[in-house]
Amino acid sequence: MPQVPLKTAVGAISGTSMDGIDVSLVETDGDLAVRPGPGRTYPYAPELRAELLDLLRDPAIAETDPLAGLEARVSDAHADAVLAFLRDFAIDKARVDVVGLHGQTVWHRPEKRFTRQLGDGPRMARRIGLDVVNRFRHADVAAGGEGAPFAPLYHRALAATLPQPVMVLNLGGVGNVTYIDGDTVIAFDTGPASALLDDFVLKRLGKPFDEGGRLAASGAPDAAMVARLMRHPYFDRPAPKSLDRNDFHAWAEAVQSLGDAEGAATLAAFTVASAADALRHVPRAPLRWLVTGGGRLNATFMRLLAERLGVPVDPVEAVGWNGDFIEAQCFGYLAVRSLAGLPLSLPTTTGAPKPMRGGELWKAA
Ligand SMILES: Nc1ncnc2c1ncn2[C@@H]1O[C@H](COP(=O)(O)OP(=O)(O)OP(=O)(O)O)[C@@H](O)[C@H]1O
Ligand SMILES: CC(=O)N[C@H]1[C@@H]2OC[C@@H](O2)[C@@H](O)[C@@H]1O[C@H](C)C(=O)O
Repeated sequence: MPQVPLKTAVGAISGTSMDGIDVSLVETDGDLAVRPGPGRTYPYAPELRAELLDLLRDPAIAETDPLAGLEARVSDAHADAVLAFLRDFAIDKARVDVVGLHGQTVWHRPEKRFTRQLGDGPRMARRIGLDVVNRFRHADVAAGGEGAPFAPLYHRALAATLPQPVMVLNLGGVGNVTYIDGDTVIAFDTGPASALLDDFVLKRLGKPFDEGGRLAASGAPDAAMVARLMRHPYFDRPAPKSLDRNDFHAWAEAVQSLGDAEGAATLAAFTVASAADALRHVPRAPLRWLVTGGGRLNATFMRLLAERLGVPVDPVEAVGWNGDFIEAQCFGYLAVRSLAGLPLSLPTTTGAPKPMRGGELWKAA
């Protein structure tokens, strides 16, 4: 087979937990050949993070979009992170074909055909002197797709040589799955992942998250409450479907009536029940689940998932992937696909009416 030369891409994303900017490198032909490189997280300055979190508390602001000042600072933070990454790993700029700038999602309302990621492409391209692709989700949302999740095609490339069907579960702020069985790729957001538990633990203990899932492990879940939480209409909606970070907060308010350990255990059980519920939306039971995102470090999530699913459930490191940087690599990979005119999403991953191209290119000079 003729070898298509691999492109070198750098991806940058700040996820829904807004803790910092993940940057990683990937070499790829834009199809199934992917060679992930190193990655590093560059934390936001505390004031910038606080401002972003404030914005989320009043998300209607994001919809009206008077965000130019904040967007400039978020973009510069991404530019500085990419430059630091190149320095830290001694990567010659001349080797990098393109930078995929996902940026920071602040408001995602596909039903209004609206999604907003802070991340100014031209500003970043000028600042780092490299070509930048951004606005990955916009064409999909404009065409009536969910605009998320976008990692599935990258998951498919990573999983190409694994026994299938296999399920990749990302436990970030929100949970999302990719079911892969040859050319069948089905994806959707499953429900809450760490966002509910993070906010609960912050309120109760003043800590940013439940380290190792220890608080959740120390209590017993309120099974009746978990069953009630699972009656949310989102779970019966057919896939594909997507969520905003805070979509379950009001719904899960009853958890506030529980003690610290019991409340954390109940939220962990709810997260796991919602992830397992994904089985209703895929054609065959996966042989194995591979878990990525920060939630894979929550031992309570992992234990409950294995008990519930009855098939191997492993962190993605078990197959040699780096669960901290799959999303950053994904947007480097999608930048290469964007340049090649290949689709970034499929009807079975976002519900768009056809395979959708996307992304906008901003030249360095
Ligand atoms: N050691 C740990 N123990 C338990 N949970 C952890 C640990 N480290 C990280 N997490 C959880 O992972 C979350 C962050 O996950 P991740 O970085 O994958 O999210 P994100 O990329 O911001 O979100 P999304 O994928 O929704 O955009 C933290 O908020 C925390 O809840
Ligand atoms: C709109 C948006 O930024 N969504 C994120 C979020 O975080 C996890 C989940 O919700 C997923 O749908 C998505 O991110 C990953 C990178 C994705 O698009 O696959």
